[in-house]
Amino acid sequence: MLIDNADHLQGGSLAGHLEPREIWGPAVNCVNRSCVSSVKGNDMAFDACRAEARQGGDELKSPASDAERPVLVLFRDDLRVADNAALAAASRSGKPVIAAFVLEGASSGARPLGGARRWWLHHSLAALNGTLATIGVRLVLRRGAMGEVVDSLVTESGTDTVFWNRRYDPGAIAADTTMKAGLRNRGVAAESFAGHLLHEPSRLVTSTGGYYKVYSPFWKAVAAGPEPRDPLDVPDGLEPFAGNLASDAPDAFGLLPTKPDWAGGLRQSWTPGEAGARVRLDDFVAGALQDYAEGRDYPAYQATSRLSPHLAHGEITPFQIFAALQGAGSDVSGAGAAKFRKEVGWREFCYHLLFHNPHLGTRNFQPSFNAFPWREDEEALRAWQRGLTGFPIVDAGMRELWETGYMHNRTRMIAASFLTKHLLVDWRAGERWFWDTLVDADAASNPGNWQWVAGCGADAAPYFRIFNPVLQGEKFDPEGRYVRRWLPELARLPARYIHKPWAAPPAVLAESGVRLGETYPRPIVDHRLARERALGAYETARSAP
Ligand SMILES: Cc1cc2nc3c(=O)[nH]c(=O)nc-3n(C[C@H](O)[C@H](O)[C@H](O)COP(=O)(O)OP(=O)(O)OC[C@H]3O[C@@H](n4cnc5c(N)ncnc54)[C@H](O)[C@@H]3O)c2cc1C
Repeated sequence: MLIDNADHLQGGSLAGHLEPREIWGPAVNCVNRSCVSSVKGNDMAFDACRAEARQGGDELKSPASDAERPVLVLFRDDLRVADNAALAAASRSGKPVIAAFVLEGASSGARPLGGARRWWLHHSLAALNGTLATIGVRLVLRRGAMGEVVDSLVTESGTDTVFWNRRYDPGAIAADTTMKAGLRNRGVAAESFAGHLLHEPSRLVTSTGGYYKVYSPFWKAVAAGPEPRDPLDVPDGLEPFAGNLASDAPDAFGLLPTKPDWAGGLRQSWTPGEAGARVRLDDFVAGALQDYAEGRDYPAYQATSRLSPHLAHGEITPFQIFAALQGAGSDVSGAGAAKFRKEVGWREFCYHLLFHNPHLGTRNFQPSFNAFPWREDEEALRAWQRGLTGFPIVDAGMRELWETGYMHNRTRMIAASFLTKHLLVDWRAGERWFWDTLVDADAASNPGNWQWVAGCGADAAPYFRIFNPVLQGEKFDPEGRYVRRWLPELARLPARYIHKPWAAPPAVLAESGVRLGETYPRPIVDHRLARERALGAYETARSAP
């Protein structure tokens, strides 16, 4: 059920301080402090605010006319110019446009990015800078607390309007809410727009007024709502801001790894930025989409879209994806497109859960798991992180992750299940590792999926369904192509042993150049015993008072 309730929007803790760099002189506040514009009509509300001020005899005391005062557009999880509601609104305002990206510190409230996403961000910002330049706008880079940096930019530029697209993780919502209130208090029109979700989490409620905890009814409710809108065009005719705002150099952000430079595999695998996202979407729709429903479970094939890091950085939106599916011709109503839409729906569901459970990344969704007897086992955790568990399908996934910043969904599930059930290591440790190493690390999808696999999440599979990594490997990588790709030390093993090298006769191992315990580890746990241990742990948690 969709309801049109209030803006859920924005809030936060602010820290750090940037010296204001005044170029235009201090901004002149709108004297009407109750100025609040509506979601739809920013321009109209803005005009109304000015009209009210004039009626009261208060004229804006601006060194420039209102039309000359710039609008500041903040870029955050939306590093694109197409289908960007905030930028489109800035274009409609007819005002000179300033584009800014603020690199927030750890105290900002938003979860600090992991290493792989920092690498991506560096390149995505470079791409955005290039794209903005083609439409006449320069990207200003600053670092610090979002609200304070924006305050400085407003002061330095004489900006009277700030636009941004919403973020949906709790820390960011809090920071943005505080920023919005602060800006409005000083008479600056601050407006946020629907960001990177098909549904606004605050507006979708069940018939009893709650939120959805099960995916199917959630997606049914989203599907019953209005059709996703058409994507917005890239604005043209933007008027650049003529002032000279100082900007940090991209390298000063220090986002790239240096010693060591571990990003070689990421560079080979990805093209961060809006153009790279578009190419990937078009290629997928023209190719793999047809077989997506069957192919998506096989990690050896390029059968999925690999759009996740582009979505995580807002280089493409679900609206653009759905529109591309509409234009896909033969398969638009086929099984591939239908399945693909549903998967994009899981991302929406995770955001719905995060919005209503701000602690999704740290607390069990099902409190019954609070008594779960997780094991502290640093050695096992390290073996898992390095892809040295002795279970080839798990290790291949973990090595793909380390090398490329990505792991196929099937192997994510197998690897996460192995950590939480075979090794009984707390899902939060795995979630943190993924957060640091995934280029698509996402504040909603990462904890949402980890909790789902561990059994403590929303709509989770029953805990006692424990993946057997050998059978999973044999089913979804029957020839062992994926394992051979990521574990070259096993490449010469025959297919029948590729997922269980310990079962191969010594002669076969010798012929394949495999020395267990030397070139590749023996299994760090016995599947049957680990399974029994996991079921015992579950019983302990269930019977806890
Ligand atoms: C333990 C674990 C952790 C995960 N962490 C993340 C994460 O941090 N970020 C992330 O984007 N996805 C995460 N996923 C979900 C999923 O694995 C990836 O979205 C998917 O593998 C990305 O590849 P793709 O773009 O080719 O997916 P496709 O199959 O092409 O799907 C298209 C899009 O749908 C969305 N999607 C698909 N499956 C899921 C799902 N299960 N949950 C949420 N969204 C989904 C993604 O946005 C994806 O890009 C995780 C899954 C598991 C099991």
